[in-house]
Amino acid sequence: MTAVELAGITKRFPGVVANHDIHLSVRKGTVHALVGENGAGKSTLMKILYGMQKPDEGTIAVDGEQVSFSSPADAIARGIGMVHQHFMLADNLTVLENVVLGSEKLYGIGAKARRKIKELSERYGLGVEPDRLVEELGVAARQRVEILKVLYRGATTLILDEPTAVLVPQEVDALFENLRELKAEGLSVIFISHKLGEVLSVADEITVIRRGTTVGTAVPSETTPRQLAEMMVGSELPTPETAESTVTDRPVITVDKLRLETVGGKALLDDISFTIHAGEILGIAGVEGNGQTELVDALIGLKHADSGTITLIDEEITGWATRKRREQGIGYIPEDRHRHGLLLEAPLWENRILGHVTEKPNAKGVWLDPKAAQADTRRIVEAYDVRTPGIDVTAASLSGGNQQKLIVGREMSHKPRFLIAAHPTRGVDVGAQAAIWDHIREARREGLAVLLISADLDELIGLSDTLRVIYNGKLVADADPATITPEELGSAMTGAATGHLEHEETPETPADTPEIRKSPEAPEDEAR
Ligand SMILES: Nc1ncnc2c1ncn2[C@@H]1O[C@H](COP(=O)(O)OP(=O)(O)OP(=O)(O)O)[C@@H](O)[C@H]1O
Repeated sequence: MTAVELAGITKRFPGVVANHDIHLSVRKGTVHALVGENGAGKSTLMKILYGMQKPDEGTIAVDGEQVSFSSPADAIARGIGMVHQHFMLADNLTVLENVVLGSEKLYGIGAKARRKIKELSERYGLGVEPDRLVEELGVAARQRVEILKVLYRGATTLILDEPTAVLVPQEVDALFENLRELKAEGLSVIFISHKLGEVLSVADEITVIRRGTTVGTAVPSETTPRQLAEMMVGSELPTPETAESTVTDRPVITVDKLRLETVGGKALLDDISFTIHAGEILGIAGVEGNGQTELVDALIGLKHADSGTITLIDEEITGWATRKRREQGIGYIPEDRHRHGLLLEAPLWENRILGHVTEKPNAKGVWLDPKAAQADTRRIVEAYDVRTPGIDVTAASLSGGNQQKLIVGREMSHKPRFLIAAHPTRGVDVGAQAAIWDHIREARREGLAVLLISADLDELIGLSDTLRVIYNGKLVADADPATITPEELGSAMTGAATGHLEHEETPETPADTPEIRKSPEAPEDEAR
């Protein structure tokens, strides 16, 4: 039985055909993965299925019946639900309030609603407690609330947009367990992801989209991540070279006993000390919400430390404003590209200037030099393979991964001495990820110091020279990236281990755990 059938879907935007004659058939009771390069057209297709955008051509059928959606409300009424990458829950409300918000008509706002939530939570093993405040919940729990919210509205097909990007390995396993429960009850899941190992472990079928059109479906049992990546890209992938250590003994950034508090005096960061040398990447591992955001804010000057110092080479910069820090060679790839990285409604070339107004090539003396900035934007678009019809389109019109490539390109272009990289490859496809890693490694060879924050533990282990674990605002553990495994690191991130983490040899990996590559430098038959 087919749950959802999209046939001949075409969607055009000015200068771009985002979807061209796409076919997608999702069977009931299955997880169907959608993979493809950045800008391939995955989100556009899902927005069409969820009623957020109208196709120019093509048909949608749900349970064998042709439908036409003018809004998400129409899609929800036909059992289509979407869990977005950016969660949309109100922090200061309870789980119950969040779930019923906007759907009060279904089961009211009282006992009946609570019963329904409990019932759904139990049936699908979601562990959702109706009376908890959302702000008390971690990322994985919030995601389960989002899933429950969609189920509460009667969804039978769930669209999950890169749901594992923010999860640690153990949480990914738990999510996949939930997806299996959903399948067992006859529900269908459409799963978008760039993590091909995970896709192969959880999907029943995979549809590959390349440059706006479907190039085929793959069956996980007969496909390797590398083959999948090659289907996405349409050519063979290069095997990345192995990098040698480039760590020097020249300190670039030194943080000493940094402390940051809330207005009420609660520590958000406590006793944070580290040094990053020229040519060194320091990776910070942690479950989201343990102080990473505050650490980045303190380093770039968006928040000021309550005590402790930050020194850039030999100058104390603790009190400096963000602009001065940037001018003096601190690059910044922000965690939230929409809030801090881009002006979504401005053209790409103005985004090229953002945060670097007084620097070359954007400025000549005290004046802006738009021509030079535009020329340099073209160069970045080329060098970082930003898929766009031109540099005059708005940043909002780029796909998520291409927005990220633009930000990375901009920050790297200023040849920073110290780069703060928060999730530098979040949302980018495997090919672009490898390219960004190469750019970062190349700069490291030339003496760049990097603070790397990433939820992708393979990336963290593969790129870092030194690893620290942040937990409850403190650096509680350190590990050697040459030996530690993602599982060991993931476990320390939950506060289960402190001090120096030793790698323990295990005889064999159980066959049913997702394959996780040790390092981006050793992909053998895996592409990520
Ligand atoms: N509102 C829009 N206006 C103009 N162009 C758009 C708009 N939305 C998407 N596009 C373009 O359509 C193409 C497909 O984008 P889409 O977001 O669907 O890709 P994606 O496969 O989801 O990529 P990613 O993996 O980076 O999220 C891209 O070239 C993008 O620039």
